[in-house]
Amino acid sequence: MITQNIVFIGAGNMARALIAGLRLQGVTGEQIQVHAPSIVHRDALAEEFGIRSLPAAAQRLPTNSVVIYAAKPKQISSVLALWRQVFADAGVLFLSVAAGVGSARIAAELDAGSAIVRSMPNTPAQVGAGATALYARDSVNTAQRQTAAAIMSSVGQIYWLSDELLMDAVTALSGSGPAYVLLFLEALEDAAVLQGLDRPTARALALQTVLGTAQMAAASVLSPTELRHQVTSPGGTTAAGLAAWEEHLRPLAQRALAAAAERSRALGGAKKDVP
Ligand SMILES: NC(=O)C1=CN([C@@H]2O[C@H](COP(=O)(O)OP(=O)(O)OC[C@H]3O[C@@H](n4cnc5c(N)ncnc54)[C@H](O)[C@@H]3O)[C@@H](O)[C@H]2O)C=CC1
Ligand SMILES: O=C(O)[C@@H]1CCC=N1
Repeated sequence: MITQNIVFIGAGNMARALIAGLRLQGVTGEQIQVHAPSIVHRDALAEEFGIRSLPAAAQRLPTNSVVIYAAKPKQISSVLALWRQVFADAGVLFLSVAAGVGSARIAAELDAGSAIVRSMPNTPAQVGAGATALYARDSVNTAQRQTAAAIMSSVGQIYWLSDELLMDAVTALSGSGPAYVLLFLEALEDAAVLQGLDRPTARALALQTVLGTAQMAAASVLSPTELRHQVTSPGGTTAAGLAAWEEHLRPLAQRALAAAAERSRALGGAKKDVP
């Protein structure tokens, strides 16, 4: 059970997904505070989820509090300058979800001994089906590791990384991945409409196919390749469709993940806030 006080910096899409997931799992509204410069953003979340709206950077927080950084990567330096004092208490954990921003940079901008966990969650967290990779610096104690794990586990599956450099690949895969899957759904829907289906039916069938296949793969001991062969009769319809996919999909996936990982590395590079 999560008993800690959790403060979100940032009130956008990712904060919303995590707060929705946490509330769904029974974390109380009293335990969660959200801060963003925009009163409209923070009060919208406060109202939607029955959490507390925090108008300015906190100066002190109860020991064992967790501050989740969920504003944009480019704002992190100016935000850390305002919140720095809070992390003088080694009991307060800084949990970043910012793409690209390395934990060494965060440590350099907070006190050297600050407890910092870097993570990469994704938006399915809002329905408890997230995938989050986590990396803890040496300054993070066992209880704080467990807290970070409990928070992210409450909104989906977690995976600890021992090499932070892999976070760029994770960001390219599971952080950005929901958008790829949604684009795939859009493309399937559009193609099915061209084949004559009405749009609502095309959308429903595409969605249930992706959902059902993911559930089947998750429940099976067989690999995706083996499961794919079960669908593919020699000389049948699937083989005909797969031939078209095969030609482009693998090189495309490689290009997409390479581009996203490269962007992740670039996002982390800027030491100063970019307008
Ligand atoms: N959206 C996604 O799927 C994922 C996003 N992330 C990371 O989450 C973070 C937030 O991304 P989104 O929610 O998509 O962005 P967003 O644009 O939806 O939200 C950003 C929020 O930050 C707030 N903000 C702006 N300046 C601020 C400041 N100085 N102090 C505090 N809050 C401030 C804004 O009011 C807004 O609520 C980023 O670092 C991103 O890399 C990580 C994983 C997935
Ligand atoms: O697009 C982005 O930069 C963020 C990080 C991963 C998903 N969304």
